[in-house]
Amino acid sequence: MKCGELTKLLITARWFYESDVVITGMTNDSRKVVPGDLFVCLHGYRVDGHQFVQEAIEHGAVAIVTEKLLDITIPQLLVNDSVRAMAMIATYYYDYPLEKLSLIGVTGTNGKTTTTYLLERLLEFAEKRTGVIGTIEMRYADKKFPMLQTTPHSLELQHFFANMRDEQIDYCVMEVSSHALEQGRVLGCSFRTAIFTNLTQDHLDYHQTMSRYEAAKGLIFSRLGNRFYRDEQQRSYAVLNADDQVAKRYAASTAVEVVTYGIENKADVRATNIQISHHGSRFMLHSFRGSCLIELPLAGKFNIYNALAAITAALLENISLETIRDALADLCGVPGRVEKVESNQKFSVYIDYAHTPDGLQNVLYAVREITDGKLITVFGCGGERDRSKRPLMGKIAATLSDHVIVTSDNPRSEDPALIMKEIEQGIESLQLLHKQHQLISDRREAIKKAIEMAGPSDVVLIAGKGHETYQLIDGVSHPFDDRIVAKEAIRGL
Ligand SMILES: CC(=O)N[C@H]1[C@@H](OP(=O)(O)OP(=O)(O)OC[C@H]2O[C@@H](n3ccc(=O)[nH]c3=O)[C@H](O)[C@@H]2O)O[C@H](CO)[C@@H](O)[C@@H]1O[C@H](C)C(=O)N[C@@H](C)C(=O)N[C@H](CCC(=O)O)C(=O)O
Ligand SMILES: Nc1ncnc2c1ncn2[C@@H]1O[C@H](COP(=O)(O)OP(=O)(O)OP(=O)(O)O)[C@@H](O)[C@H]1O
Ligand SMILES: N[C@H](CCC[C@H](N)C(=O)O)C(=O)O
Ligand SMILES: [Mg+2]
Repeated sequence: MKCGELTKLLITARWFYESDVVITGMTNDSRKVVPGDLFVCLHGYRVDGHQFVQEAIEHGAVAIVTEKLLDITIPQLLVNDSVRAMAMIATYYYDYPLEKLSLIGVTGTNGKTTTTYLLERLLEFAEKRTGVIGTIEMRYADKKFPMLQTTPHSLELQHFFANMRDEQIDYCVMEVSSHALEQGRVLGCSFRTAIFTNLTQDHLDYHQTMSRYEAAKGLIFSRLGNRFYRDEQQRSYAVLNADDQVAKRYAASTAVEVVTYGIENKADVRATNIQISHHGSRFMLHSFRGSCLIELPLAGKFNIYNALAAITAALLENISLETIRDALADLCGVPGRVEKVESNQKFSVYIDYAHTPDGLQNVLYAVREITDGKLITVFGCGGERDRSKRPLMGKIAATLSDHVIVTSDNPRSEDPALIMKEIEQGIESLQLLHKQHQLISDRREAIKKAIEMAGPSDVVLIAGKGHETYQLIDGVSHPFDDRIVAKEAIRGL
């Protein structure tokens, strides 16, 4: 791409020291610049990207996108808004990948990763080549790449979409975080369908209030296309959870057709006659394409909601009820979500990624149904994340478990002892005289203790880290996998 091409793309932008230099890559991180790159300066929360221009030039940047005129001698494109400019340039640079790839976005506090896995399964079963971008990884066509963020920035996204398009992938199913929506990471992402799972407390460190958090997530629906199309393939849909009160407001904000799913309230896609067992659930599915019996081998009522969300999006892609039924029947679980750890022990051990009050409550209800014995819960709360959820999670864990061991979960730059104290405040507010809890900062020790305490038919739930394979302490990532540590503890009995 030549510098001059961008003048046609961005009407309000102006080149300074324009030349016909060729741009062979682009990045917004000076540490990743390679010769030939266009460096885009973004204002961050911690630092201003404009201050890394010299470093970018030293690494070989050949042009800069900036919001202020810089004292440099290489071409610079002066723009009003570098976040928007970056999304537009990236889309142009990668040659509009979404023209050939259908994008389905999933937002909500809990259930995004699970819903993307379920929808991937349904689409693949219907022989649609499907890629996924989310918390665990980015994957398509047997390739897998670990992710640093649930939803990356526009530049990386367009690059991923281009790779998927080049491999003839039909659909990309993507988790869309509230941070991403607010920071403009998904500008340029034209969603075929946007799915809402639920909204409960999380990320108040970042959004400050629930109404701002709700508004951030709502952007995905209010930005869906405003034009009506003759061709069904070009239409967009908002798939909303009818049992979440926020859905009505999201419905009011979108111009596209709203399709609802749910259990309690009237919905376009609904589960009735629900029977929940140890291994999963069975329910009657009623939809705008007919009804059928579904066997879902995933524990917990919340997973019926995730399944309904995925089923609704699949039905909108004209996937038949029979295909959906067969695809779900022999589904494997999602890594780190109510994942069973088996090492020939006489009690059950589950790993789960619950890291919000609602997530923890839901998974505790689900595992409670699995046991007649004691329920021992090990969990912590992340550092540099919503502090106000800590006592709430403490309260929920203590109410719904027989014994709680509070431990560390990615303390980051915070003191783990103080995080545990904040969780403990919630436990102590209950004044449960007949129950005890412990604080064990070392997660390995905490897991070992829980496993030593468990008797036959008891359940140990290790929550918060799910699939994660690290513990983040003071900027250092230490290898740590709850599944491995739990197995080691079982073997040591
Ligand atoms: C709060 C938040 O979202 N922060 C994100 C944000 O960071 P920031 O604004 O602080 O960026 P910054 O460090 O100030 O840097 C500003 C600019 O300077 C550039 N820079 C910076 C340093 C340098 O040496 N050179 C350089 O060029 C950066 O690349 C950036 O373009 O922009 C960075 C670059 O895109 C992200 O890495 C960073 O995510 C941090 C790591 C993070 O923890 N984010 C979490 C909260 C997050 O986004 N989570 C959601 C999931 C939530 C959910 O699951 O519900 C997610 O989508 O992952
Ligand atoms: N629909 C749901 N409602 C409430 N809780 C849920 C739901 N689905 C999953 N959970 C709980 O939340 C945890 C995280 O699930 P999942 O990873 O699917 O959510 P997510 O929205 O992708 O989370 P993240 O914000 O970290 O990306 C699960 O391990 C489970 O305990
Ligand atoms: N996407 C979530 C993940 C939290 C996982 C938990 N293990 C933690 O580190 O707090 C977040 O960024 O808040
Ligand atoms: Mg996720």
